[in-house]
Parts: sequence; C-alpha cells; structure tokens
Amino acid sequence: MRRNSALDNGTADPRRSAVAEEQEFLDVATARRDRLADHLRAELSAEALDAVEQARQRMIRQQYEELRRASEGLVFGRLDGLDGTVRHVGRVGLRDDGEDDEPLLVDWRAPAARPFYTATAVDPQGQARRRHIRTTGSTVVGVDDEPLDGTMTTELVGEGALLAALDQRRTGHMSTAISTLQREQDDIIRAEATGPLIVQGGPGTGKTVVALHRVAYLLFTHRTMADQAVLVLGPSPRFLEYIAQVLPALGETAVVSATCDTLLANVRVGRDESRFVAEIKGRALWQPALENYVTSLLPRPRDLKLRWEGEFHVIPAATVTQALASAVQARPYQHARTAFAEQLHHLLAEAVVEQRRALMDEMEEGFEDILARVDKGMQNDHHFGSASSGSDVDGLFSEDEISDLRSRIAENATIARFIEAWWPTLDAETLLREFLADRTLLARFAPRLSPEEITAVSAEPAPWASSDIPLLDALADLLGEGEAPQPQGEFVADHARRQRGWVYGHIVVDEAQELSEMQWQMVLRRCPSRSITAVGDIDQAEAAHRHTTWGQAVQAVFGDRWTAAELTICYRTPREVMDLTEPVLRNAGSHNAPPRAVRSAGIAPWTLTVTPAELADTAARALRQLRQRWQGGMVGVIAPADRIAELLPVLDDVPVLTATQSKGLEWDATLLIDAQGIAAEPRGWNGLYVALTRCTQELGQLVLTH
Ligand SMILES: Nc1ncnc2c1ncn2[C@@H]1O[C@H](COP(=O)(O)OP(=O)(O)OP(=O)(O)O)[C@@H](O)[C@H]1O
Repeated sequence: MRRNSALDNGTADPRRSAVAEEQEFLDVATARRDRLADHLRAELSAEALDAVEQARQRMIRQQYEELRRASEGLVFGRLDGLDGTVRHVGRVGLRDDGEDDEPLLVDWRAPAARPFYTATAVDPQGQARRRHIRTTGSTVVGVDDEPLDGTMTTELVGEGALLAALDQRRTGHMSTAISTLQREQDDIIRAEATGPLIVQGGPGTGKTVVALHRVAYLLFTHRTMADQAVLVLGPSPRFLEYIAQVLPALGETAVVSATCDTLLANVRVGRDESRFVAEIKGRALWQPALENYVTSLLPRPRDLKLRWEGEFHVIPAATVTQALASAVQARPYQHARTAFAEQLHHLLAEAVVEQRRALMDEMEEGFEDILARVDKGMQNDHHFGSASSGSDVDGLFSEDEISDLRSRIAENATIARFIEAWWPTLDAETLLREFLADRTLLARFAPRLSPEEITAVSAEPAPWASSDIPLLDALADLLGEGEAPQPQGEFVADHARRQRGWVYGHIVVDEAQELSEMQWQMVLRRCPSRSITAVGDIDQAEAAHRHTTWGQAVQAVFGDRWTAAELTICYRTPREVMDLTEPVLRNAGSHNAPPRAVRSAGIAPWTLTVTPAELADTAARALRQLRQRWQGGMVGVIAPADRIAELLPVLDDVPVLTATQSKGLEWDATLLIDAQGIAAEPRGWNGLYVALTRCTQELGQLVLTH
C-alpha cells in the first residue's frame, strides 16, 4: 500500500497521465514478477534427493507456474482509500524486494482485495475510488475510474471493463473474469465452504464463472485443500474442454475435471438409453436396494471344517458367527471378507495348536503310564535309579512357531480356496449385470419398482449406459474395491483421478440441475465433509429425472441441510434475445422470471421461414452470412436431435448440436433451427430456453413450415 500520487494532480489530461502512471506501476510489478520467477526457476534446477525435498519442489513448481502464467492481466485494478492509501490488485500477490509488510500487488483472492469487487457508494468500505486498468500484454491501454462518493451510481462494478469483456469475440474457450467479477458473484465465490451451497441462476448469469473462480479462491484460502484436490463436475466433455483453460490460467493445478459418466477411471459408457429407464435408474431407491443386496451375499454362519496337514479341524458355528459379526461391522463386503479371512487363519491356527496339545496330553498320559510300568519293573530289577521319574512335555509351540503356523495358513492355497468358496470375492461390474438382469432379485431388493419398470430395467442390453455409472459406483463402494497406491512423485490430481474412492477437499458441480439422485450420491461419496458448491438452473433441467425444485433434487442426499444462493443478472445474452424467453419459460412450467439482461447488442433477432426441402440450403447460406458477420468469433447451430444428421454435411466447421449438447456453451451468434421441433422433444421447452440463450450478440432462427 502506497500514498496516492495520482488523484487530483492537476495535469492537463488526467486520463492520459493515469495511463502513464499505471504503466509505470505495471512495469515495476512485471520486473518484480520476472525476478521472482527467475529465482524460483533456479531453485527448481537443484536435484531433489528425498521426499521432503520433492514436496518442496512441487510447491515451488506450483508457485513458479502461477507466476509464469500471470503475464496477461498481471495488474488489473486499483483501490484508492479514503485515507489516501493506494492498493493495486492483480492476478497474483507480489511483495516488494524490501521487508516491507505491505504487498506491492494484492492477490485478487486475498481479503484486502475484496472492496475491489464489493465496495459501493452506500458501503464504500473505506475506499474513495475503484479503478479498472485495461492492459494488452504488458501495455496499459486504458483506465476506468469509479468514484465511490455517490456521484456515479450503477449496479455494476467496473461497468466499462465488464461491457468491454462481454462484447469481445468468443474464442470457443472460457476466459477468466477476475478483473470484472460482480458483487453478487463475489459473495458466492468467497462464501464459507463448510456445507453444500446451491447456486440458482438463469442462463448467462455467470454460474460457471462463479464456480471456477470459487475453486481458485478456496484453494488459495485453504491451502490444505490442494492436498486432497478439488473435483469439478461438468455436463459434457465438450463443456470441460470449453472451461479447461480457466483454472490453469488462475494458477490452479490441484483440480480434477470430469463428467458423471467419466468418474470411474476404468468404466466407459457404451450406449444411449431411453429416458424411461434412465429416470428409473436415477432414483434414490437403488442405494438401499444395492446395500441390501450386498448384505444378502454375506455368508451364513455354520460349522467350518478345514483340513490342515492331514487333520480336520472344525470351527464351530457359534465361533464363526462371532468372527463374522466383528468382521462385518460397517465394513464394505471385500474389507469384511479380508478381516474375516484373517480371523479364520487365527482360529485355525488355534485349533491346530489345541488339537496338538490334546494329542500330546494323550500321549503324555500314555507315556506316563508306560513310565510308571517301567518304573515298577525297574524297582523290581533295580536297573535304573529313581531320578528319572516322569516327563514334562510343556511348551509345545513357542510364540514364534504359532506365528509361523499362522503365516503358513494365510499363504496356503487350499485354505484360500476354501474361503473363496464360502465367501467369494465379487466384482462390481459382473455383480451389477447379474442383478439388473434378474427380475426376481429386482423385485426382492427394489420393491418400489412396478412390474413394468422391472421388465424395462432387466431388458437393457449389456454395454453400460450413463445411468449405470452411479449404480456401479455405489456397488463398488459397498464391495470396497482395492485401493491403488500413489506412486512416488505422482501429482495428487492424477492420483485422485485414478482412484475411485478418493475423497476430495471440495467438489464443484456445474449444470447441477441435471444430476439424478444416484449421481448426487456419487458426489457425496467423494466428499463426505459436504464441502460442495453446486451451480445450476432448475429451469434448464432436461435430464430424465422429474425434479422441478432444488429441494426435490437434493432431498435424498442433503435433506434440508444446504444453503441456497442466487445469481440474478444475465451477462451473456443480450436484452433483445432475453425478451423472447419469457413465454418459453412459462411453457416449461416455470414460475421464475428470466434473469435481467445487463446489456443490449443492438441487433434484433431475426427469423426465416423455410420448407423442410429448403432447410439444408438455407441453413448453409444463413450460416455463411453469420460467419462473415462474426469473423474472428464463433457461430453455433442448434437443432432438434432428429435434424442433426441432415444438417451436418452442409454445415462445416461449426458446432451443430442438440439443445442438450449446447448446455453451458456460448457463441457470438446462434443459428437456431426449428424451435418448435426442439420444444417437442422431451422437456423440450427447457431445451429451447437453453438454445435461445447461447448467443452473446445475434440470434437467427429458421422456422419450418410443416
Ligand atoms: N463478472 C463477469 N465478468 C466478465 N464476464 C462475465 C462475468 N460474469 C459472466 N461473464 C461472462 O458471461 C458469460 C456467461 O457466463 P457463464 O457461462 O458463467 O454463465 P452461466 O450462468 O453458467 O450460463 P448458462 O447456465 O447459460 O450456461 C460468459 O461469457 C462469462 O465469461
């Protein structure tokens, strides 16, 4: 923090001098960043000889990467305090060379940066002015000043910078928004992460922006979260690709991104499925059904007769019952099996020792009998002295011998086969296939399913569908599959990605309205602490489940213990287009109003009416024109699922997607084909709401005459 030298300095062109002043500051900050980066790089060249040094090197590499990536927009903001102090805000925090406690540049995630996003004229938080600094590479190209004294009132923070960002051509990849985050977004980004937070927001309100910046904020604020990694769940691989650059650009690497379909490292979805079956398999009832099914597979206690070195040994049913009960205690099937096997090895060793002891006792008795007779004879013929009266055959097995016996039992293949026959190891994929195909099992363990639903589920073909993944996950968890050790030097995110049972420090779910109850279970299983942020729009829900409120969607996993937040302003879609969405939302059965659009593009949405025969040619022509108008940007086409095949060959080089596939994506212009056809699809009005709201500038529609 420094004293203010720029405010009211009386120069002829204050704006130009402000640019020059900020350029000077940017040069200083850039030089400092470069020096720090060089220093860290030099440290990285040293060889790491032990685990401690390797961990330190990983930390340094992370810091180095963060600094290296922070070239674009290194400094983007400035706060001038009422007390005359100046604080610059940037992508990373930087300290001066000296030991000064005040940072040269405040990290955007630090508490000191907060007023940059939230100070208002009503609540200036000690600030006199907020300045947005616009840069291109290492050059300052402009500043936007916002006095916080009430002379300028706008609901937006840094309106000029925000509108400039929103007006930019789309690149097909989401970018960071740290310099223009808005108040309601910042509140959510910095909210406590101690329980589930569910953020409802209409299209374009910045839910994805908030979710990703929240990850960066949490990892910065809670450093230990990086040890467990953060999971980001998105609706499709295309969406994950769209957001892929945001977190690395924010310096975060301890993040795993996936869809619900790709969460299990070794399982792939191999087919589409009907909505009817998808809805059934998404219901919460499968969790208890699978739990009860796995419990039914536990072995029943009985006398266990085992053979060891030619002798039979019986472990009585009562002992087996006890061993079973202590092995099973809240453990998954496979772990209980391992615990029981260990106990059985122990019990068998005891039985062997016991039997030997009994045998030796018998032999000893017999031996003493013989000795007594021999003694008697000797007394008669006086050949031996009386010192050798009796023998003590004690200490039959030493501790070491018993332990060796146990090891031999544990390694013995016949014993292992015996246990396997009585308590088989199970594989989740095989077991689920058998379970789902067996009507009797389904009726017994999922009694709430109707006969018609059971028939539909049991008739599904073999490859896994999307709705099978959460069932497989639940089953694998109940069985307790083996854990993969973390190889030395492997990054935590890579390890977490491979390991089914990994527990994350935080989970972010985007397009959360699409998750079925069983998919929510999958999320909870990976984050029992419930440090979860879910963002979504219940009005955009298209999945097969029947939820129309967040309460219904998460009741089965969180009950009533979750916090709600809301985003209300639409940044993406221009006013002209948002005006079309109200009736669509009503037809979707929603009682909500569409979010308020923050800007107008000045381009009226247009429609062309075409016959089905003209469709392909007209679409190709319309697309050409749009692409010409939005050169350097992106155009996307959205059409009903049954029209995609016909359109693909004539529409090159652009995404041609269904409404569902377009979720979360955006372009400068959208060519929307056959809105009625989209509305006629299952949950089609919700789909149309999604489709209409993908453009940042222009919407063109081809309406079909049927
Ligand atoms: N504060 C901001 N500064 C700059 N751009 C922003 C800001 N908030 C949102 N945006 C931009 O608005 C667009 C929409 O944001 P985002 O995709 O996060 O919205 P969303 O609520 O997830 O939308 P949808 O639900 O329709 O997919 C994006 O281009 C995003 O970069």
